[in-house]
Amino acid sequence: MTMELAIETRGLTKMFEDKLAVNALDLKVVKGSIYGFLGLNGAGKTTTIKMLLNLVYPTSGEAFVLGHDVVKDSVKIREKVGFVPEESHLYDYMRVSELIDFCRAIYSNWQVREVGRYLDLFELPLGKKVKELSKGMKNQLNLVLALGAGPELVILDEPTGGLDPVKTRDFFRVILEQVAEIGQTVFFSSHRLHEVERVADTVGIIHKGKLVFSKSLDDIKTNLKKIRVVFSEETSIAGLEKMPGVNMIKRQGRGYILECDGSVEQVKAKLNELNPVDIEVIDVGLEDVFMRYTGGGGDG
Ligand SMILES: Nc1ncnc2c1ncn2[C@@H]1O[C@H](COP(=O)(O)OP(=O)(O)OP(=O)(O)O)[C@@H](O)[C@H]1O
Repeated sequence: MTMELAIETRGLTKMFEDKLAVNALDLKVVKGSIYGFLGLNGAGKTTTIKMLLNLVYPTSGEAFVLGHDVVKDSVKIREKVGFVPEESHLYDYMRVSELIDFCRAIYSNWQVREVGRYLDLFELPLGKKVKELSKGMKNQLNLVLALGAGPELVILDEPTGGLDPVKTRDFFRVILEQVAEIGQTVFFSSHRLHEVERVADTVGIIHKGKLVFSKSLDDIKTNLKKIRVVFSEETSIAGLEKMPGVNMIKRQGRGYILECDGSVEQVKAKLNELNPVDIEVIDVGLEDVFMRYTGGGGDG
């Protein structure tokens, strides 16, 4: 395992009876990154996260979190990782303030000042019992507790499901502040593309249990482009699909759309030799990438 990786999986696989939920996943999450793990409903996000936390046992393959084997060293991982689950598992009968005191007593590295700041920002009612909180409030409390322990890595499973847009913004502000201050790694699953585009620096897409895409957002912005080309008459661009960096060519009217990964200028120069009437380079957003790799579905 390379030291710079916070998470690494090799051929990680989970079968639930005859259902292949995660299929030979090779994931690499660099330390200090904010990694958005995207996928449609049922793609395998939660199962992957549960395997990283040893809540689900892999069928085959291996996984390391902060250099520790997820099966053999799960106790060490728990000490260093903050987890915000999709569904709250907090002690319902406790008051918010009691739960915070309880966690403060357990964790030696409890971040008193930060926790105070987050509680103020989220305006969580300290005197209320956990069971009296709304779903969004429970999400926020989960985040405060996860970050309060001062973890090296924070794993969040669809963390903003119950949050309104203002709270979602606050939620990620808190995470980004922490990352900027102490260089934490954040790994979060989501199907909200705009949220991921705004917050993450690296994106992975899981589809039917397979990791089908993983790149930095900078790389996407710089290298992934579409070229739309129009000709005045029927023109063949056969051979261009073999050019390095050309991912896909689609016909469109009297022209074509070419999807490129890098080498846009070279492809454009080749097309210009064919005297097009119009040629245009179009930026590719995360939504385009997501649609392409998941077959056009998604609720982001
Ligand atoms: N305990 C289980 N027993 C059987 N099948 C399961 C179990 N947990 C998950 N699955 C199946 O594994 C697949 C992956 O589920 P998973 O919960 O990992 O997806 P997900 O990407 O987190 O989805 P969502 O976005 O809807 O939360 C699904 O087909 C699901 O039905």
